Amino acid sequence: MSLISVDAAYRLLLQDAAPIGRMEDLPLSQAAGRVLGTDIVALRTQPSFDASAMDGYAVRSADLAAGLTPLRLIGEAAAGRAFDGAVGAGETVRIFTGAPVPAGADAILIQEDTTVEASGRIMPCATVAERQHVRFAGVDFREGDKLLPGGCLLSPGAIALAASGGHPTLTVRQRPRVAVLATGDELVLPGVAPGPAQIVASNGFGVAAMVAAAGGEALDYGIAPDDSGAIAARLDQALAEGADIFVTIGGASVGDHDLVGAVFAERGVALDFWKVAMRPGKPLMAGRLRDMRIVGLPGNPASSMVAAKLFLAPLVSRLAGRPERPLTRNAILGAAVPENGERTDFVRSVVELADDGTATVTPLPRQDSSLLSTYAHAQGLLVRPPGAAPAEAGQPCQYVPLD
Ligand SMILES: Nc1nc2c(c(=O)[nH]1)N[C@H]1C(S)=C(S)[C@@H](COP(=O)(O)OP(=O)(O)OC[C@H]3O[C@@H](n4cnc5c(N)ncnc54)[C@H](O)[C@@H]3O)O[C@H]1N2
Ligand code: MOO
Repeated sequence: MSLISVDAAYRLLLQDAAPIGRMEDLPLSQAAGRVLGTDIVALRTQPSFDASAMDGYAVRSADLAAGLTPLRLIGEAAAGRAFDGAVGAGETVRIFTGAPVPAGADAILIQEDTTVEASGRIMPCATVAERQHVRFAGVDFREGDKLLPGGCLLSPGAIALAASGGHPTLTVRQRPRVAVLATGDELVLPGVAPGPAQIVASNGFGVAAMVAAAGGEALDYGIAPDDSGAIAARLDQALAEGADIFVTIGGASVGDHDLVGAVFAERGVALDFWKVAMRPGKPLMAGRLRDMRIVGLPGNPASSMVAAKLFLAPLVSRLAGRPERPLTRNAILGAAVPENGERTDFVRSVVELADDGTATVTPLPRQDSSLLSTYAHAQGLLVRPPGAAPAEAGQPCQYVPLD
């Protein structure tokens, strides 16, 4: 297969990626970051009574307008404890923030504008407009109002609003289930001492974290040796478990021990593409087997992370039903960059944001595709299109923000 362009590969991967339809009910405490399954309406009115917005005295504004004379204190209202009577002419009720405004009163005089006489009467030092410092019933929302639309991402604010609307649980979309399998005889888990010629497996952990950040549930399939039977067995397991996406790491290139493509072919995976005109991440492959999506990431650590960020994360996000966000942003170059070759270059870079929001993107010095230290310290990927001319510091550019 010849190299496919980044844009064409992206379109192929996402063209028919629709949100998965499975729903689940979750308590509010577990619903943050999930996608709401259905519209929700308020099950109650907020506030459900006229409430004081300040600590002070519930008064009749007309009393004060007629002249500042002492008021007779007839009781107290606090949050959670109403005053049962009514405020008559020349009377007042001590009131605290959040307490129901007693009948007869139409405003709150803040306590800073009063003095308490030795007799216990309250002397107003200022007038107050009708309705001042009163939060009227329903000012936030009323029973039956639509609070949140189905499909929205449940932000902390949305969770609080749902709680206030009287919802202890929410129906959310299930997260896409993403099986992540590292491949390679050379790999051992972090914490295990590698033998001679062995290395510590890192990519699977980074990719799983990226899946989670994109709204998916990563299933840890561990490490398979460079053995066709072992890789095929994990593919079968993913199918049997109903994974939405089966992700492999490594073995995607052309070496004698790069077996992933052969296993996919043998199992009948229909490949949408293999090898994208990008650097790093060229040997990326994608396809499908029945209802399951297949993504084969390259093994080089930075290649794995960049390919996952550009392709796997948007796919997971789409299947999760998350609102779409553009992948790239506009910026200016922080340093001169040379002419680019035939593949789109995604250059791990430092991103500085000015107070006015302008981003300046400066490539980090070392870009070898094995370097995780560069990836982990980058805040963005400068995008250099195929054949781009040399560019100077200060010229416009585009970048992909990293998390
Ligand atoms: N003759 C050619 N050789 C290579 C080509 C090519 O076009 N022709 N492409 C190169 C490019 S580009 C990449 S990227 C790599 C990717 O190849 P693979 O996907 O087959 O990756 P592996 O060979 O399995 O591993 C590459 C490298 O990464 C390490 N690795 C693998 N998995 C992990 C992991 N889970 N955690 C950490 N490190 C991992 C592995 O040990 C190797 O060092 O191929 C080039 N070769
Ligand atoms: O494209 Mo490879 O991903 O440069 O290392």
